[in-house]
Amino acid sequence: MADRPGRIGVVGGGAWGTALATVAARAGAQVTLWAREPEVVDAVNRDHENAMFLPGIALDPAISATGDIAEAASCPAILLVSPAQALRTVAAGLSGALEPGTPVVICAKGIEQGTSMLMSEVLAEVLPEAEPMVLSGPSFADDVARGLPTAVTLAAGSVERARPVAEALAGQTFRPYLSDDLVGTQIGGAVKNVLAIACGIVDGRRLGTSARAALTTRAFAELSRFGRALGARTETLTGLAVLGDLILTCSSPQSRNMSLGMALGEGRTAEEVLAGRRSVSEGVYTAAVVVEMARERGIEMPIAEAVHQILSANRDIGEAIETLIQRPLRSEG
Ligand SMILES: NC(=O)C1=CN([C@@H]2O[C@H](COP(=O)(O)OP(=O)(O)OC[C@H]3O[C@@H](n4cnc5c(N)ncnc54)[C@H](O)[C@@H]3O)[C@@H](O)[C@H]2O)C=CC1
Ligand SMILES: O=C(CO)COP(=O)(O)O
Repeated sequence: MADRPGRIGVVGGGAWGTALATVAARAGAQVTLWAREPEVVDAVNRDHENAMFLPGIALDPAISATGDIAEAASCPAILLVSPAQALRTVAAGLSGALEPGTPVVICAKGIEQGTSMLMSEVLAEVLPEAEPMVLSGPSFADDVARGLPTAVTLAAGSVERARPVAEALAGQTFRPYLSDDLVGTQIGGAVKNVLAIACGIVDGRRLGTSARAALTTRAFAELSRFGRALGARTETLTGLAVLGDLILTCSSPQSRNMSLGMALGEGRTAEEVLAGRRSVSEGVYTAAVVVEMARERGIEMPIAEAVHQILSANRDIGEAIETLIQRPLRSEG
């Protein structure tokens, strides 16, 4: 079995990359954090804080930031934490700089627009020399960085190959579970962002907690149909990376996707809300591609369809809700 890596490269200096850098440093690794913004590099090295994306968290001095992606690429394990739609470009920056077989852990949650590829498929195309892994599950960056207890799934082609990377991240408040279901582990994180926008709409319109529970449950039914069609295993669907992340993201305004939905439910437009945000709300970019993939495969996903139409065609929210409730009666499942 490979040794647990003592140095970790984190590629992406947003909230999640910074939080994961903290996790790795707490577990005893030396961390090289690559950030796109020179202000982030300076602030992490000088003030030990990423005031732009994760303000108010004191960073471990074992984390050093760089604007040179090759420095991060020289580490024996890499966490890839860009937004999903930028993953192809960011991963290409590592090309030629990795030792063959280096674990590259995808931490972004989304599906690529234009190609309908999962992030592991994008990685295989751009960085075939990497050993692809996926880290996903219910985990807000702020909670994780503050050291609040969190459990996630770490998936790889084999559980034994995932284990040393899990050991390099595990600590008193961060517990990775191992999986070899790379596909299933990615589906939850990508699709729950779309469904969380719908849950936010329910809250924004003050439709009540009964409505939110009903919507979350039916969202899980459609997420499970989508997952099964793409080959996700049942234990993954009911685990942290799918059900767990759906529950978290559909229940807290701390989620950027849910809070976007809340704003829509209160009558604001997506353009207005997104114009005031630096942080990424992945569901906006994944909605259309999920709906397209579902239509191609004949998978019924009425909630994702409604979110897509609200975002892309300004569909009236009241009418979308009425249509969802008045669909022909059917069995659950
Ligand atoms: N924040 C969180 O609690 C969690 C986030 N994630 C996922 O991690 C990924 C990154 O999200 P955050 O770190 O939260 O980002 P963020 O919202 O804090 O910041 C945006 C990040 O995107 C980068 N960025 C923006 N446009 C870019 C481009 N064109 N090319 C390269 N980089 C670009 C910025 O440099 C910055 O690092 C997303 O896929 C998100 O779903 C996963 C779990 C938790
Ligand atoms: O993925 C997340 C929690 O697991 C973060 O969710 P948001 O991107 O909606 O904030």
